[in-house]
Amino acid sequence: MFAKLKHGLTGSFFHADNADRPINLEDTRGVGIRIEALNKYFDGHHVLKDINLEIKSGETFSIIGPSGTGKSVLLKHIVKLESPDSGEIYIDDIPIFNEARGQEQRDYRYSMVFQSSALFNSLTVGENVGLWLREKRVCKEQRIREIIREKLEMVGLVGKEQLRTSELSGGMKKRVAIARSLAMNPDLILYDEPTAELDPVTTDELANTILKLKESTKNTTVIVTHDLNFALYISDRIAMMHGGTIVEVGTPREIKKSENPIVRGFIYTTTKGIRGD
Ligand SMILES: Nc1ncnc2c1ncn2[C@@H]1O[C@H](COP(=O)(O)OP(=O)(O)OP(=O)(O)O)[C@@H](O)[C@H]1O
Repeated sequence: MFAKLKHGLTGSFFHADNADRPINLEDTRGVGIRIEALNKYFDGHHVLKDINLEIKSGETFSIIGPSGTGKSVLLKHIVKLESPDSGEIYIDDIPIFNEARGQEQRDYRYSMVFQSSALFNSLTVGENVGLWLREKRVCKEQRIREIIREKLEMVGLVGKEQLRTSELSGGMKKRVAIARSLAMNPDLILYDEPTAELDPVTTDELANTILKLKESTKNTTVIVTHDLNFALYISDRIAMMHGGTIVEVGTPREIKKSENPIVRGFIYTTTKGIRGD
């Protein structure tokens, strides 16, 4: 059986059957995701329509599309916050919804960065980042402090450990949320609208932070965004969603050159430029 342990609001850990098994933070790897014929209805409204998609291990993969097309709902299925009416998701070829008895199961850690950052305001930056490690007693306190420092350094927040999260700007909060997700060295990291509410300069900084992180981690990254330029800049591949279906999948270059009228329309509306140019 897959069991799920919640880590605050940002992360979870699937494991085979033993919640007390020691966690080895050094064994990070990417995971492959295969989504097959996934369908989801809300009150008779067909939100995900026969979704088929493959995300390779170690990829930075973005799901783009206009508001209300089912991007977030799809992301939530990957971490089992929603379950489908039909279809399946395989992580490293193992079904996550209909677990086959006796099938070999591999542990993996995943972590989701929510649009709202979902930090605990009563805690300091350092306490937010170390939350999961302390909750799970993954390692000794001294090592936890080192990990907190390391992760804050990775997102450019050295020396901010003692600040209260209520004292931070939106961009800083997002980076703390990322550092908190990184604390568990996840095999899979998911971002739901990471650039929402960020100004263009902060968005650019965040894009560079995510790109830099990819140089030092092997994990698989899945991003849901309606920010086309952000997706084109940071992704290995992109899927475009429209009306609950995937209408195109390709590299940023392929997406930019796509002849699909829905993709062209999305690119046009998001890069219209200045009237009169
Ligand atoms: N728990 C829920 N109950 C009922 N309807 C839902 C639920 N979650 C999502 N929906 C509906 O599913 C559709 C897709 O929502 P989703 O949040 O995935 O869109 P999205 O593409 O991520 O857009 P946005 O960026 O605006 O969130 C919407 O019509 C939404 O109202």
